Amino acid sequence: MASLRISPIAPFNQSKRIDTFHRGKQESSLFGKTFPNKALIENRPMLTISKVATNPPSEVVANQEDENVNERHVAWTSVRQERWQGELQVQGEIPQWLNGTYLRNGPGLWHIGDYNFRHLFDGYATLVRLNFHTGRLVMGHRQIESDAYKASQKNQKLCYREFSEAPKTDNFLAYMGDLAKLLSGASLTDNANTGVVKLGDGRVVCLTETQKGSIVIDPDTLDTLGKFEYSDNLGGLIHSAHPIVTDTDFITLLPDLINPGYTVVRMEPGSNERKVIGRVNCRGGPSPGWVHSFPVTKHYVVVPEMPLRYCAQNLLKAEPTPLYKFEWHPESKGFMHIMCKASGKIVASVEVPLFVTFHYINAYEETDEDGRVTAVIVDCCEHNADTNILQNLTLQNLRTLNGQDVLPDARVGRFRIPIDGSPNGSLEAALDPNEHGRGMDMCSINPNFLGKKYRYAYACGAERPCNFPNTLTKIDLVEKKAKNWSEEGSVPSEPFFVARPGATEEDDGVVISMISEKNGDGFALVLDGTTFEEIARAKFPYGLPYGLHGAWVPNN
Ligand SMILES: CC(=O)/C=C/C=C(C)/C=C/C1=C(C)CCCC1(C)C
Ligand SMILES: CC(/C=C/C=O)=C\C=C\C=O
Ligand SMILES: [Fe+2]
Repeated sequence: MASLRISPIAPFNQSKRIDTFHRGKQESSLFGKTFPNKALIENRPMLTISKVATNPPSEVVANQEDENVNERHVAWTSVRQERWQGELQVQGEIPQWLNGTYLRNGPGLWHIGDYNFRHLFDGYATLVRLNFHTGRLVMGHRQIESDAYKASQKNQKLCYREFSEAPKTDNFLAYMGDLAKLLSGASLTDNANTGVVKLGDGRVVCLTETQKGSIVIDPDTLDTLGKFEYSDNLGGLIHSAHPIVTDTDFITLLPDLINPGYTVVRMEPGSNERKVIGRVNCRGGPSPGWVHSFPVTKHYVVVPEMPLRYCAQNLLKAEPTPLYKFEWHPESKGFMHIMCKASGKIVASVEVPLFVTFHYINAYEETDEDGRVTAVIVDCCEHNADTNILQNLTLQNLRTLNGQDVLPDARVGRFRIPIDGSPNGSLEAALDPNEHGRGMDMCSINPNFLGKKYRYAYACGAERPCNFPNTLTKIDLVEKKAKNWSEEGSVPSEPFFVARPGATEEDDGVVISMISEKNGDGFALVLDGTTFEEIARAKFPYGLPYGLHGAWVPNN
């Protein structure tokens, strides 16, 4: 069975949960008894962040004491310390061909002293790396040193506007100053907590929805190297959190909140300059739809216009509104626009049924017998046009509704967008959502099938009852079947597919995920891409918080 590899770090024991945040500890008290941890890579004295004076409004956020910290799932508990690195003991067999680093980004620190953040998306970015090399596995994690994170640690208070959080203003004059800072973008966060991409030129960039939150990191040390400065004059403050990145391309969307629409831009490897491909004007609503992500096909960029739209007034507010910086405008309808990558021309713009989607899975062109494109097929994780999913992701809900069946239903939504001038597109479930427990988000595919007709998607689904997706699922879009992996009480992060070099089958490869367990532990998991059976796991020294999106950086 398992080929056990001996780790050079001291063995780790089950420990008492401590929710203080330590920076750069030389010795670790995380493992029950204190022992010298040779794998800790920084030699600074322990620094526990002290309490801050400002308390959050009690109606919005429960104080740490109000929630049962000991019963809180490690997935929704701040990372214990700023960094750690060491080799893990592997159970099972990591394929010898798997050589490279899986990087995963996510919002892993949700408090400043006693001040608790509200929403999953507010947390300061925690990067985790899994370096696979000839069957061995080294894990490391480290906080990204954004200006927002550094300022919060130095001043012991929130200094920038996060997803749902805004610094408190003392008086009217200060409020006017804040308004000016907001309009210039100075007060917006650069907390790059959403995703990480490897550009065609090798640079590794962590991203969020603010353009200033594009931060270059070193995938080996997890050092923050500096801001990724866009050298063009395109302006704007926000962009899609998920650009389309390949070895030759970087395409993203810049929403225009003044004249509702989107600029579609491209950046070449080695360059920091984005060039305009084209522009889409919105067809409905007072502002553009939220574009957390978008898909492409071989020839086209798909620009979704979701009825969940950015809201300029909400951006200016200090206190959160039910949908944060967004508003649901069903009367404004939903649309899909198809732009030619080469010319920037819009080849189709159709009304579609209402939808709520963070993540697009893939898209491809449907052709007739003469090879002419008749339609574009777009697959996504679709939340049944229900915006409740955003409130579901408050930390209070995630922490206190653990095990309750409150996860709203979701599905693989398949849009068909005709490009013959027809005014409407369709949206249907690509398979029976019961195949994956009616939970669906955090998807990946074999990247060699990006923009092409494909068969398999990997995502998180649900084993009910649950308040958050708690399975890994492999979706077969041809057979309309799913294979599911789950462990009672565990929260897995996005399944990430890595293709075997030389593979000819779409699902020939492995799927990597990181699991946060209900007992506070955690491990890296490797599943076979074809059978979806476990082939290896490696226990972490302590459980890590939930993380969002990843990237693969092959070893040199
Ligand atoms: C983690 C995730 O999925 C989404 C994160 C979104 C963020 C951090 C959005 C941030 C924003 C601001 C701080 C102000 C401007 C609007 C908006 C882009 C929503
Ligand atoms: C965690 C999440 C979105 C993350 C964005 O990057 C969505 C979860 C949805 C649950 O079904
Ligand atoms: Fe995302």
